[in-house]
Amino acid sequence: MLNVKDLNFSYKKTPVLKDLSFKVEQGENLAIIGESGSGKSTLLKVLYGEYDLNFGNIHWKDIEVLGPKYNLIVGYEFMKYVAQEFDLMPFISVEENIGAFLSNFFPKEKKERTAELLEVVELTSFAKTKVKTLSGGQKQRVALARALAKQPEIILLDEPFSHIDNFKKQSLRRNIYKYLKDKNVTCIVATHDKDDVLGFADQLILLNNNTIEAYNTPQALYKNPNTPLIASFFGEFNVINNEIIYAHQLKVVDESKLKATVIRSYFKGNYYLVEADLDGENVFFINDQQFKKNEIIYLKIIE
Ligand SMILES: Nc1ncnc2c1ncn2[C@@H]1O[C@H](COP(=O)(O)OP(=O)(O)OP(=O)(O)O)[C@@H](O)[C@H]1O
Repeated sequence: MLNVKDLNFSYKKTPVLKDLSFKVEQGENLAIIGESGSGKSTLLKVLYGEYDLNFGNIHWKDIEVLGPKYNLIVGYEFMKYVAQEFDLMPFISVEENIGAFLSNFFPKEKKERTAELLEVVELTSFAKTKVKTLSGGQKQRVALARALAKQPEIILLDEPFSHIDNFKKQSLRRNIYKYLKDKNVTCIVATHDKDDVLGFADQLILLNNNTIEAYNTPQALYKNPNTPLIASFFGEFNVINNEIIYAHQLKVVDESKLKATVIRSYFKGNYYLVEADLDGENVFFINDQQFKKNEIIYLKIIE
C-alpha cells in the first residue's frame, strides 16, 4: 500500500501542496485531477522522490520514499514514473528502447516481454523504427511501454495519453489500464481527461487551492458533486436554486415553471447540447434534436 501522510511541499516559499493524506492499495488505480497549475505533476514528482518534502511522509509498504537529500539517485526499483516529457533514447529502435533495462542474460524472456509490451501500446509494426522518427503520440506510447518493462509495483503517469490521437486513445487506454489491473500494478494518474477516470479509476482526488478538495470514488463524486469544480470535471452542468444539475438532468417537457429561451444548439454526435436563457441565466441541457434560436421551451429537472 502507498501511504501518504500530511504531505507538504513548496518549490520555494509558496506552498504547492498542503496537508495531503491518502492511501492507495496494491493494484488500485487513483486518479489525480485538478485545474492547470493545481499541483498534479508536482505531486507525482514528490511521490517519485524527486523532491524533499517540507513536512509529512510517504511510504510504499515499509519503505519510506525519500528525496534527493537522502538518495544519491532519484527513484526506486519498485516505482516507475512517466513524465509529460519522455526521456527516450532517440537513435535506437522502439524495441531497443523498451528492452534497454531488461536483462540480456535471458534473451528469450526479453524478446517475449518486449513483444508483449509492443502489443499493449499497439506499436508492434514500429518495433524496428528509430525513436527519433516517431510522432509525439508514438513516443508517448514507447515511454509507457518502457516504464512497464521492468514490472514496477507502482506506476506514476502524468497525462499519459495527452499526445495520442482520438482514434487510438480509447483502445490504448483500455489496453494499458487492463494490463495494469491484470498485473496488479498500483497506478496513480494525473489527468485532465474524464475518460481517463471514468471506468478505470478506483479513487479520485481533486486538487484545488494546494489541497485535496475531494477524495472519493468517481461514482460517489459524480453522484454528489458538492462543488461546481467537481461537477465541471464530469461535464456540462447548471446551478439552479443553489443545486448542481447536470445538463442531462434537464429535460424538455410540454409545460413547466422553468420557461427558457434557446440561445444555441451544439452538435455532439448522438445528441445536441442546447444553451438557453432561464430567467437571465444561461443553462445547458441535452436533447436528441436541435432547437432554433429564440424558441421557447419548458424544462424539468429529472433525477
Ligand atoms: N520547478 C518549479 N519551480 C518552481 N515552481 C514550479 C515548478 N514546477 C511547477 N511550479 C509551480 O507549481 C505549481 C503547480 O505546478 P504543476 O506543474 O504541478 O501543476 P499541474 O496541476 O500539473 O499543471 P498542468 O495540468 O498544467 O500540468 C504551479 O504554480 C507552477 O507554476
